Amino acid sequence: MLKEAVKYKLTEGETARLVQLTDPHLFASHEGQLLGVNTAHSLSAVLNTLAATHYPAHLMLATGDISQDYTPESYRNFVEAIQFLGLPCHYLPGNHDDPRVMHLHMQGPGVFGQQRIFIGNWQILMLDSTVRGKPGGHMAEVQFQLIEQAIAAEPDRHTLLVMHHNPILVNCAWLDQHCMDNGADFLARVSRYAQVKGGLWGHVHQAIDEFYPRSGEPLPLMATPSTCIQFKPQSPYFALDHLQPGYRLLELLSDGSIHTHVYRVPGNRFAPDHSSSGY
Ligand SMILES: Nc1ncnc2c1ncn2[C@@H]1O[C@@H]2COP(=O)(O)O[C@H]2[C@H]1O
Ligand SMILES: [Fe+2]
Repeated sequence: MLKEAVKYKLTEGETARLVQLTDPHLFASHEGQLLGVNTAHSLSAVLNTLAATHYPAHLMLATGDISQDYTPESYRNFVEAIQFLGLPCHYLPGNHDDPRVMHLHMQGPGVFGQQRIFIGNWQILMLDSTVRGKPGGHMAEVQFQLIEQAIAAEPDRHTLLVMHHNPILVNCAWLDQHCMDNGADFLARVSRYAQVKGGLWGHVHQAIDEFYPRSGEPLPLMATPSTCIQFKPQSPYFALDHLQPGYRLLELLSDGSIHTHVYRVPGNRFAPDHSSSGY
């Protein structure tokens, strides 16, 4: 069933400006650490870096793994942390989230768990790629139906598909075992729709900007650094990167193109424990 969209009106031809935050892995305690990084502090540093730019975003997308301990407080901490930005926030679940606790506690003015967003002449679909109890993902048939129905209902809108799991492999064997297991099928199916103009996700704790080849314009595929620890790209075994926490800005142009860039916290305040072998 297609749910009502949250609607943002833009002036004719205006670009939609989005911020993506992903994988904050927060705890109930503000002292909580993931592999030596205080995740509340790193999120706060990311938010301050963003705020310092005075970027006039219309909304924020939070693409899962909000929590590391599944607690109500971890979700409330996220809502409280982003409040000062004054941006509406649309979220979807990651493998480290409890969808029920998330739904109950990701609450606040302008916080939305709905699947559809209309902004200008774009439609953004917030998809659920999670599989209960598993770190890896799967795009379920109901999600394909949602995509197909949403496009059929709004054929003149450019469409951005947003999810937690990566539909492409990232060449990190340890991490690729937790990818979207039907990612190739997902991309083959959705790329047939000319309306689909981009795919965006979290989960891989690293920046990726690639294109999926198709007839017509190639399809932009984007992954975004976590607001806490970073995984080392192209590593067959579990390894952390020295890069700092970050976020992504996306500009959705009215012609269907996307301008995007990843930004990170300046300096090197956030140093994870490089000897750790996982979590
Ligand atoms: N050493 C490891 N080997 C395999 N998987 C891991 C390891 N450490 C953590 N993971 C899981 O892999 C996931 C990848 O990113 P997540 O933030 O979803 O959380 C991670 C853990 O659930
Ligand atoms: Fe994560």
